[in-house]
Amino acid sequence: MAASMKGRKCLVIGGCGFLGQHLCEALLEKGWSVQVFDIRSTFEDSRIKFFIGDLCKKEDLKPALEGVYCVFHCASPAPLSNNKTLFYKVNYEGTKNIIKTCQEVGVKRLVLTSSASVVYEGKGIRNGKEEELPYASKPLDYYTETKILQEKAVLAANSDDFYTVAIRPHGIFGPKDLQLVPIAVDMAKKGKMKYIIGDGKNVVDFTYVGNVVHGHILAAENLNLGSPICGKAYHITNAEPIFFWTFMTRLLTGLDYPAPRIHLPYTLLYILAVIMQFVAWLLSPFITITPSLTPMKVALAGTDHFYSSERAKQDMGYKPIYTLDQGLKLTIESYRHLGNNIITKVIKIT
Ligand SMILES: NC(=O)C1=CN([C@@H]2O[C@H](COP(=O)(O)OP(=O)(O)OC[C@H]3O[C@@H](n4cnc5c(N)ncnc54)[C@H](OP(=O)(O)O)[C@@H]3O)[C@@H](O)[C@H]2O)C=CC1
Ligand SMILES: CC(C)CCC[C@@H](C)[C@H]1CC[C@H]2C3=C(CC[C@]12C)[C@@]1(C)CCC(=O)C[C@@H]1CC3
Repeated sequence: MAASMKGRKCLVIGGCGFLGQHLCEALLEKGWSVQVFDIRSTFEDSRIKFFIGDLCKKEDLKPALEGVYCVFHCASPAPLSNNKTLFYKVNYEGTKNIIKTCQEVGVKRLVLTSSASVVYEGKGIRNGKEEELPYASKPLDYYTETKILQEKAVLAANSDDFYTVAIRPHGIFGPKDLQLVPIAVDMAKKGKMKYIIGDGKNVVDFTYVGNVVHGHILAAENLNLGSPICGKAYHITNAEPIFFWTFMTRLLTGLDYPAPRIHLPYTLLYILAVIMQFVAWLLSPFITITPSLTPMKVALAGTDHFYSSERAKQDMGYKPIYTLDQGLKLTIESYRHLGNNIITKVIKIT
């Protein structure tokens, strides 16, 4: 049964990031008392108490956790970077540090932002259900590898004295994101978004950030002793799977960039991406090369990957509160400054 959270103190670890900022705003609207812990400071808000520090360091975390009712852990290094050491340190060791420090300080609730990619290894997933999908046995990158370790650690820590849950969003988009839209726009500017990987008919989930936030808050409200959500993972999506390339086309054309049109064979691009990754690795002692196409990106752009959020509906009453259309509209409006519009350009020059 969901409890009223008015005045309850929560800590949002990673609260200065994309999801974190949206989560803080929604928690404040619901009457929570909000604290943020992050390695960087990106905004100011007099209603929030900020703690700047590294989640891997107990001495940094401890003061922020005092008297906290629920911790939201949504910090991670950037998913598309390929820094193995950093992913292991922050996502795995750092998360174990969060668990241990919560237990020491007496915090009873931990909501982890995991990812639906923990079950994805490049092969199609259609309407994937949590109970049917094992963790990826051959994760495509270190981000996924360490998100799996992180989720396992958090769910294993669930006990009668410490309640944990993992939210698995997929393809989050919305205002303030520094990833999906900015990367797609950057590629469009360089002429790299003319191409469609595969036949363009692969269906995926893109999830508006407001729905991901809603899933997190429901989880916190339901995270109590004996609740069915304790120790479990939940897919949180928009429940409106869409062709990957239709979604990209809507974003790009919404910002006045041309739609991708030229089809390239999936297998060829995947092999090329594997070769580029290998060459980058071989040369890494001498020079840092960051290929714009990685096997993970090619797989995400060319295969089906959509998930059922039925378990979240059953156990915590989740249903999306924003449609894909609403999410796209809000997102496109917020990125007008990145648009290809001639009028915008003229205004910028003058
Ligand atoms: N974006 C997506 O499509 C999806 C994201 N997720 C998950 O959602 C969560 C939030 O993602 P998103 O908001 O996009 O990510 P962001 O990078 O925008 O936010 C993460 C925040 O965590 C901070 N951080 C990183 N390392 C540390 C550290 N050692 N100590 C304290 N803070 C740290 C980051 O700082 P800095 O930027 O300086 O590193 C950043 O402010 C992540 O766990 C991610 O794995 C899951 C599914 C999809
Ligand atoms: C190859 C290009 C056409 C790809 C351009 C768009 C991509 C930048 C994004 C499309 C799907 C996104 C995605 C993620 C990052 C950005 C994309 C690859 C995640 C890997 C972010 C972290 C996760 O947990 C899963 C996401 C899946 C979708």
